[in-house]
Amino acid sequence: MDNRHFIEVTRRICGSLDLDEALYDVFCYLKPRFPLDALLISIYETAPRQARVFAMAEEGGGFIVDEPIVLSEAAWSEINRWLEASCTQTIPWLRNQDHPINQEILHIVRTGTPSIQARRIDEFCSLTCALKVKQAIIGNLTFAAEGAHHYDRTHVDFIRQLNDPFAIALSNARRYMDLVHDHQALQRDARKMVGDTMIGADSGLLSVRRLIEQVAPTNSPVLLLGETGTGKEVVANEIHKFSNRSSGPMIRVNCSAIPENLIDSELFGHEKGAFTGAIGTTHGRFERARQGTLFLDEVGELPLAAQAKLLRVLQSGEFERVGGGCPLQADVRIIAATHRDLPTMVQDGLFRADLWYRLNVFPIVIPPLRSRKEDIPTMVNYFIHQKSTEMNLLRCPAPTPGAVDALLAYHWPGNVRELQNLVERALIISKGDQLEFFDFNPQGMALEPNQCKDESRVATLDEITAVHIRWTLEKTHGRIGGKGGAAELLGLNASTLRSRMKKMGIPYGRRELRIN
Ligand SMILES: Nc1ncnc2c1ncn2[C@@H]1O[C@H](COP(=O)(O)OP(=O)(O)OP(=O)(O)O)[C@@H](O)[C@H]1O
Repeated sequence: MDNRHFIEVTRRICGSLDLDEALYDVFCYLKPRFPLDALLISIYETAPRQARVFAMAEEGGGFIVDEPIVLSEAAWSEINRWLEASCTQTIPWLRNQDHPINQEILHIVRTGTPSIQARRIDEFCSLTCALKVKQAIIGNLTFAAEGAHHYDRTHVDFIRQLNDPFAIALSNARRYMDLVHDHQALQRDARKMVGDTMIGADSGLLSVRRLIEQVAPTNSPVLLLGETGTGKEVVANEIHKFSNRSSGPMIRVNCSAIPENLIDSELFGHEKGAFTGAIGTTHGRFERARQGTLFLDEVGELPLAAQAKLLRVLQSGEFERVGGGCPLQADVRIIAATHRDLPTMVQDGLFRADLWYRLNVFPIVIPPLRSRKEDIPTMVNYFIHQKSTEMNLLRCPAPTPGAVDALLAYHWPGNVRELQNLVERALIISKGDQLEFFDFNPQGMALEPNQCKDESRVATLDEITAVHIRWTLEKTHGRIGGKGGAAELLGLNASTLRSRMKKMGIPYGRRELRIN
């Protein structure tokens, strides 16, 4: 085997962090040049004592197997001898089809779990080399071929050379898998914080819950409609949780918070050198949401150019990284959300009609809190517990008698988020005593649902929102960000508020702000 083969095998094994993919790539290259029916990466574990096949490649493809094979005492004493010797030297282990360990493996394959039996391995010979990083054995690479006496000195020399690229590939792949697991655990925690529990599922949100149950197991796109703070993200989490993709990631994109010139790169990723500053290849949200759900929050804020690209992905199921020519499969379920009136935006030419049809396959309207006030008492209790835990309070204070009744009279323009913020403020002020909600602004009630001068017309949600934003800005003397700024009072992040103001034509700065 000459140097060319070593270079090509190295390139392939380091070509992907998904070990099954990289291993299969190597298998395809070696198969015509080498006696090979299976390529395996395994680990001999000492506690409990077992051989664990981590990944393998064969004619049908590459697989992450991760299955233990329990070997006999006799096999283990041989394995231990070989492992000890391998610590100081690289000694490829050539075993023929009649070697007792291979016979034992064959017996396990024939009598083991259905997934092991499915491998249908026949009499085989094998060549195994320990993979070492700084003298520590991190796994083994094995070539296996059906029949006997396939491997000779040339193959032994070749497998010995492969230690470095395979050891690096294995250690990177394991770290990568650890990161993926950590990331999934963090996402589960984050989901809990955003609201793993949907309060009102049996009362005010009962109809929403029924729709979630119907749509979750399908792969169809879902469009969540509702005012700001009604719980669109909570509903998106519920759909993901009950979908077949729940073990995959749930990636959220706030379409209003990404600067227009970065949207392509954020959604689709970019190749190294695609533009100034692109120092490495970056995976976009579509790639990161692979086998999971992509939640396009505030989809109504997407600029028209980005809408066209999103539509193309939804139609073709493929996308390309910025600066890359190779199409990638979009393996995601789309959930989009907006508080905007999309049909009106379509009429005004601000939202593409074809994209609207694609997204509007299964719309779910989340009612505002003022029309499901029966949920308020349970929500108040839930938020008291949630926030007390977050704030490390020793005990959860209870509301004063009648305090919750006052909340029922309010019409909650900021919906559940406003209620959540109110509870948090009350907890800070109460310092552990009984809770009073004197801090919510009864003047807010002066905002009547219909703000139209023309009584015969119903005000749009955007008009109402614009009035409420202006009113809040007046109170903060035009201050948007920071403590006590309009963004905090409205329960939004400052960049989201600025972008909404821009879209609604509400001027920044202190001079021009007036309530309509
Ligand atoms: N039914 C609910 N049960 C428990 N918590 C909820 C519920 N609805 C909303 N919340 C909480 O209220 C806050 C706002 O909810 P969420 O972010 O889902 O609203 P949204 O409709 O997506 O808002 P926006 O349009 O501003 O993005 C979150 O902290 C969420 O956990």
